Amino acid sequence: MMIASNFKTNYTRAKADSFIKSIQACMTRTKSEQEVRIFAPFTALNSFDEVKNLKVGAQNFYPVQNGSFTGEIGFEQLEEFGIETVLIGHSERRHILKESHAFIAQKYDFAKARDAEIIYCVGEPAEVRMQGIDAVMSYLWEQFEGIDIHYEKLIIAYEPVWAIGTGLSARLEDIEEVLERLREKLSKPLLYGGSVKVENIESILHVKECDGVLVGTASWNEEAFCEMIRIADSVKK
Ligand SMILES: O=C[C@H](O)COP(=O)(O)O
Repeated sequence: MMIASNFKTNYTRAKADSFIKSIQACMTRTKSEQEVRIFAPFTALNSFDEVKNLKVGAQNFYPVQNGSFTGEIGFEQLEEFGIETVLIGHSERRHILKESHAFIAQKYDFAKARDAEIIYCVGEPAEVRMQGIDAVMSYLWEQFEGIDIHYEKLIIAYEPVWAIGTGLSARLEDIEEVLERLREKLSKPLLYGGSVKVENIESILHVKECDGVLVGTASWNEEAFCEMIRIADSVKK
């Protein structure tokens, strides 16, 4: 399974470095079999020692190799550190940073052309959820328009917007229903994100069709993130 941490706009370079080393040690100590990803801020990217199944990724990038785009980070700056996994479509970029779907699809195509692993995030806001499952699925499928769902290195993260950073995860039956509906058309790994924590990760990982989690807030504590990896190792699917 995949257990991913998104630092968002948290941690200095020094703190991120110590966090990553601590998770490397945790995975070595526990002989973890999980695929672990850590999405650190740009300023914390570095050439980290290789640890089996642990990759540091980028939360964002501008879809160019390099060029004149003041303040942006292109792929050349990621490749310098061997970064080969990226987040695309996170709801904070869609809703707070106002990324259009056309721009997200452009980023997707760019990362795909660079052969990067893509964690592609989709999720509905509360007002859509209140309209029921069919409205939720129509909203989610729109977020796949122009996205190559057959890309070999695609991983999908279903993150209901209303469950992100609220401490209130979606109900297990709701996660299961959405993942099962996504599975009808998608053959790629399906993650769930939205207030995942030590207390609920085990039950979420047991949800049918759930191949892992993308964790924000609760992963920012290294002991807690290590514990989540350990719990994932104990879940047999
Ligand atoms: O990328 C992670 C998600 O936005 C989930 O964040 P959260 O665990 O703080 O709800």
